Order: sequence, then structure tokens, then C-alpha cells
Amino acid sequence: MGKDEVLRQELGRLHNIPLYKSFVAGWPQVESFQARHDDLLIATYPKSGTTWLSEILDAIYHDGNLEKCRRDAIYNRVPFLEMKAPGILSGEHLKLEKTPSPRLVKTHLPVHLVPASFQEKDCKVIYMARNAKDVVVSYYYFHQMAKIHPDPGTLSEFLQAFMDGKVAYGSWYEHVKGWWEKRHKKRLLYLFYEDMKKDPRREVQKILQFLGKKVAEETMARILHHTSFQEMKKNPAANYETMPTALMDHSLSPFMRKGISGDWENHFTVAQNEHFDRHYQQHMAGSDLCFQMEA
Ligand SMILES: Nc1ncnc2c1ncn2[C@@H]1O[C@H](COP(=O)(O)OS(=O)(=O)O)[C@@H](OP(=O)(O)O)[C@H]1O
Repeated sequence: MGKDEVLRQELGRLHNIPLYKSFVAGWPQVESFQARHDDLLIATYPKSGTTWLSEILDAIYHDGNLEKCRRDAIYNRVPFLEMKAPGILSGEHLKLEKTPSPRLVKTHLPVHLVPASFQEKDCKVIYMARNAKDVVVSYYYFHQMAKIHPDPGTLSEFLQAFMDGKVAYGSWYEHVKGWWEKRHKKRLLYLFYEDMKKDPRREVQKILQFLGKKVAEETMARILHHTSFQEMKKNPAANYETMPTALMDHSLSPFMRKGISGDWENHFTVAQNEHFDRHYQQHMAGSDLCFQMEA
């Protein structure tokens, strides 16, 4: 499989979810991935604040030492478990094998597809969820710049594909609800992008408590500043600008796009919003998982 077979291809299928064909081809190695007990898994549906959470965790792991946080690009500091783009990036599980413990591992996998060794080794997991409407807008722009995705078409077409679960990683509903069902597990922390936006200090405290760590007040202040949207946007180690342009073209839309809650209001028409709300209510009926949709 070469570069041309990776870019702008239709999606393949991994079990019950649509996924990039290159990831599907690499799945046997990912499925048999050997987790270590002190690995921390960062799990999200795409465009839900993965990079933000990753930067926060790397900063915590390095006690707010910003020089260490800039040692490499975020996709090398926190490798993306199932990522494979032959001709551009080889399998990330290989990178992980060489990473010293304690490792931070990124995944977008739904809970039922996480490799068994993470459970066997009783690894801690932090899941971050973001409201569906902002995810869909962010994902739409990401499809334009990240060419591993099929062409997204119009926003209206993309919205329908998202609602139908026909985008990479499948149904947002199944993803957020699947992980939510596990939220009572002691070694899982379920966070929300919107909470992190509203009160990052409180959310970072939650993370520290979950990890059994403490930081000095000045370290906390440094971590919060370093992981603010404005700082991450201009930080080449965090903003993905070092990715090969063949894979991500920031001139089409920057990876660090807006970093706000409620941007969907600038994109959805009234009709699209009503259509989406009806669908949303059907698919979230009976669940106590609630999202803040407004800024
Ligand atoms: N520090 C900080 N604060 C607030 N928001 C931030 C931050 N860092 C990244 N972002 C925004 O997160 C969106 C990208 O999500 P992910 O990192 O999950 O993307 S990916 O799935 O890993 O490709 C994307 O959202 P949109 O701006 O809405 O497109 C990023 O801008």
C-alpha cells in the first residue's frame, strides 16, 4: 500500500465501524498490541480535544517543564495507537514499542475495540467527549485539510454522513455512550471538552487526582498557560504543522482551527439544526449522558 492508496480513499471497515483502509490493514498488529500496566490511554471520538488532553498530560508527566514538552511533536510524544499511513507514517504501534514507560497512548477506538491487553494490564484511561454539533463542524474542516479522509462534500452531505455513522470511527452516539457505560470503573476518567473550556483548572485538578499526582501552584499556572488554545496554536510541537503536507494541509484549514464551544451555531442552518436535534433525541433517548451545546 503506497501514498496514493492512502489519500482521499473511500473508507474500509473494521468490524462494525467505517475506518481508513490503511488502519484496517494494520489492525492485526494493533489488536495484539502489548500494553504495559503504567500506560495511560487517552481515548476520544475524533475532534473532541485529544490533542489538548494529550498536551496537558505530557505537561503533567513532565511536571510543567516546558522545554521537555517541546522535545518532539505531539504525535511522537503521544503516539496514535491505530495510525498507519504507508509511504507517509509507518505503524505507530512500532513507535510505541520503543517508547519508555510511562507511556501516553492516543486512540479513537470505540470501547469494544480497544486491544485486550489494556484491560488485562488494568491500564488507566481518560476519555474526553465533546458535543456532537461542534464535533461535526470540526470534523468537516478536518476532512478538508487531512487528506487521509474521503472528500467530505458539502456540510449538509457531511452532516448526514455523520448522523448515519458513515464517517471514520462510525457513530458518535455509540462511541460516547459506549465509553459512558464504563464510567464507574475506578481506572476510567470521563471528561468533557466543554468543562475543560469553562474551567480548565478544575478539570486539570480532576486529572491530577485521578493520576494520584500533585503539582505546585506555579506549575499548575504554567501548565494551564502552555495548554491554552492560543499557546498551542503557535507551538510547532503541538499544532501539527510539522506533519507532512501530503497528509495535512493547514492552508486549507488549520489543525488548531477555533478551539471554542458553540461554533456549530455559525454553521448549521435552522433546518439542519432541527433535523439534527430530532435525530439526536432519538439516539440519546434513555441515556443520562448530557452535553452542553451552547458556548
Ligand atoms: N488548547 C485547546 N483549547 C481548546 N480547543 C483545542 C485546544 N487544542 C486543540 N483544540 C481543538 O480541538 C479540536 C481538535 O480535536 P482533536 O485534537 O481531538 O483532533 S484529532 O481527532 O486528534 O485529530 C479542534 O477543534 P476546532 O477548532 O473546533 O476544529 C482544535 O482547535
